[in-house]
Amino acid sequence: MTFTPDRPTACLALADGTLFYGIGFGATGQTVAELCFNTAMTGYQEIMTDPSYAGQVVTFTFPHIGNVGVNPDDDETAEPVAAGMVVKWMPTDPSNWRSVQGLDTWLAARGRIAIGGVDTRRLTRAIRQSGAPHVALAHDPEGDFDTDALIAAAREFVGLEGLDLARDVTCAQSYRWNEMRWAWPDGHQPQTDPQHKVVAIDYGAKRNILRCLASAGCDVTVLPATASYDDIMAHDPDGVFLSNGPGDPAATGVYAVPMIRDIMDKTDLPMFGICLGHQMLALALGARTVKMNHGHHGANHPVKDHDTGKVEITSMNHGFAVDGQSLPNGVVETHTSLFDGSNCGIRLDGRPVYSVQHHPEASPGPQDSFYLFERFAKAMADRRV
Ligand SMILES: NC(=O)CC[C@H](N)C(=O)O
Repeated sequence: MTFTPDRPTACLALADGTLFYGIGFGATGQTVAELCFNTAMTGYQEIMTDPSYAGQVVTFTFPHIGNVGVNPDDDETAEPVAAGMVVKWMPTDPSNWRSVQGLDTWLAARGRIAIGGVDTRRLTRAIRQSGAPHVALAHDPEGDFDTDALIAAAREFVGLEGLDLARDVTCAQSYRWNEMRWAWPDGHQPQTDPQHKVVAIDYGAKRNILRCLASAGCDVTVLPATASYDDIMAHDPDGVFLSNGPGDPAATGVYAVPMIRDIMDKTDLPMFGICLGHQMLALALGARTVKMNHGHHGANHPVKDHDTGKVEITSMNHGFAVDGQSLPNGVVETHTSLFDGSNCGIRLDGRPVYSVQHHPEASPGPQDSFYLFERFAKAMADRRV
């Protein structure tokens, strides 16, 4: 049964004029963004702090969000980056030994607006049918909403197409990263002695990706998104990593793609990209990226590895995709989504240059794709030999 509050204190307005009312929590105020739905049953804290969600409000299809609270270890970056959240049931008091704070107070302290009591099933069906809408989300304890103004604000939102948001979320300065994962999946051993000097370009990197690189034996130096070929080579790396990140790959690619091409043209360095990094590597190789209808956001997306025929269950978060039809000769499609056949991985034939659309760091999500970090480490070891 849908929860219908007597007195709504939050309002979600879609650009098409549809209004959803509910109970506000987190910060008060108003935000505009693109709305996406995420089907993961766990990991709301990692999702809200994943920098790739900049410019987006996330509606969770799983109804119980907030029930394990928030802890200092699960942040993917220092602050929540998603613009806001939409949930079905109001969060209950947290019940988990790791929790240090409730979701409500955590969001409020970080200026993030949330709405509970929404028919998220209806909302998700609307997103699936009409594509990710532009929305305005308002939280006012007095319940005073100018709905015409909210709808107008949603209509005025420029949308993610053409937006470079990596500059907003990247690090201000370079830094070293050596923290390892806390747990390593069955059958894999963490490499405690870092052997490979990796430059990781931070377009909005998730911490657990950096932990996975460190655990695979990488000595990681993180550089800001606008790092040039010369900035990177000054670190004399054994390999270059391209991170995940928010916004439109074509817009971010304006400065990232020339750098990626230079690395490929002037060196034989192994290169590995995840999500936005995947999309920009594809652009650098001459492929196209497209905006998807409602994207892939969840923790159980099946992806086929064409080399092995194996199906990996993966974590996904993307609203743009590489057009698999646009891959030029010499670029091999290595992975595809079994949900819609969209491209999920590429490799430059004969070179240790590859990338995937899904999130092998599994935070949150399944751990099937860890081998990709070890493949990167092996490519760097092989090159040295
Ligand atoms: N997680 C990511 O890196 C997302 C990449 C890109 N911003 C997209 O939405 O497709």
